[in-house]
Amino acid sequence: MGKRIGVLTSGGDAPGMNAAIRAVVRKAIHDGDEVFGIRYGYRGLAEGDIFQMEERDVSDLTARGGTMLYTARYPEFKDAEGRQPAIDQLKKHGIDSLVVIGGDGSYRGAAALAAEGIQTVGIPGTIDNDIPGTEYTIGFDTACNTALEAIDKIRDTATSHLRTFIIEVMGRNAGDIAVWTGIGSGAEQIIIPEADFNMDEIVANIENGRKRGKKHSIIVLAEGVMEGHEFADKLYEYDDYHARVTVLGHVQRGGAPTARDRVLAALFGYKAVELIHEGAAGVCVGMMGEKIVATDINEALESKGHSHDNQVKLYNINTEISF
Ligand SMILES: Nc1ncnc2c1ncn2[C@@H]1O[C@H](COP(=O)(O)OP(=O)(O)O)[C@@H](O)[C@H]1O
Ligand SMILES: O=P(O)(O)OC[C@H]1O[C@](O)(COP(=O)(O)O)[C@@H](O)[C@@H]1O
Ligand SMILES: [Mg+2]
Repeated sequence: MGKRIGVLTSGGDAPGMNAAIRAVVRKAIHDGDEVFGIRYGYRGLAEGDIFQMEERDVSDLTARGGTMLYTARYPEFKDAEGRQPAIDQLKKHGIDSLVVIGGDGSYRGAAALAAEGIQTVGIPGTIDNDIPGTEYTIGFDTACNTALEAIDKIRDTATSHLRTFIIEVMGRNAGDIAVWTGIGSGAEQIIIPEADFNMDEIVANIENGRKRGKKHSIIVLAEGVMEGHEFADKLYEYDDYHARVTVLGHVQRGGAPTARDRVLAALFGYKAVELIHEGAAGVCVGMMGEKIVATDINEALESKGHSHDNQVKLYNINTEISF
């Protein structure tokens, strides 16, 4: 007999979440399962916002940003009392397994449900790329490309006016978006939470660059370090560098997913349903060394993750090629 699989998206949305939903729905139906969409993440689950999904519910979806299941932040889920209505709803609908597409916070919710005996599988969906158990999360590539397009445009005007630009990018406590877009845009400075920065050195780099004829200075700042305007104020303590601040903000979360995010999402969705059939529970899917893998969610959450060392490595490389 087929399974009854629930699927939800939770936390910040990410381009490619829709492609993951589609893959889960199609693979499950292909294998003879029934699939139930849960709207608004854990909140919708607790409130019973659940509907059966058919093959055509996910038509024309792969290219669309956002999430057709909508998403929510639902802090109540951190407490056992907040989770109980969700567990009751799953039982009421006879849903025996749940695919959670989200970030680290959503994984904690999934791990808590797994501890209650619900067969949960996590799919990493967040632009921040801050989840252990995978080298890449769905949405990260698209967010980087969107940010890059903006930074390239800022470079044009920065050069024309001989200005220093501080570009604040998202990533919560992780520097992944900053380091990737910093390298990708040829930024003179990248400021990330994973590496210390020294304002004297930054100022010296700007000054030296000017002496060597550089027409602009691009500083990509991860939001996890501080706000762009705070950084600009620190810079102004030294001199007037004609600094301007651009906060890229939520534009980074929208738009059609890139090829990489679409394919990653399809592979993750497919693997999640396979894992459910194998009886796996409390696991998350990921890509490691171009291979699709499964890791215990708790193990993944407890590990330091791939991110830190890799960020520092990329950061150090940038200091040698961009100055
Ligand atoms: N420690 C936790 N235990 C249970 N559920 C959690 C926990 N942390 C977060 N969640 C749930 O996951 C949701 C999404 O988490 P959030 O950190 O906002 O986004 P993301 O999953 O993208 O990192 C939260 O609103 C909450 O419902
Ligand atoms: O959507 P909000 O509430 O403004 O949150 C912004 C945060 O969400 C993100 O865009 C995505 O984070 P999550 O995936 O953890 O939800 C972060 O980069 C950013 O710090
Ligand atoms: Mg997160």
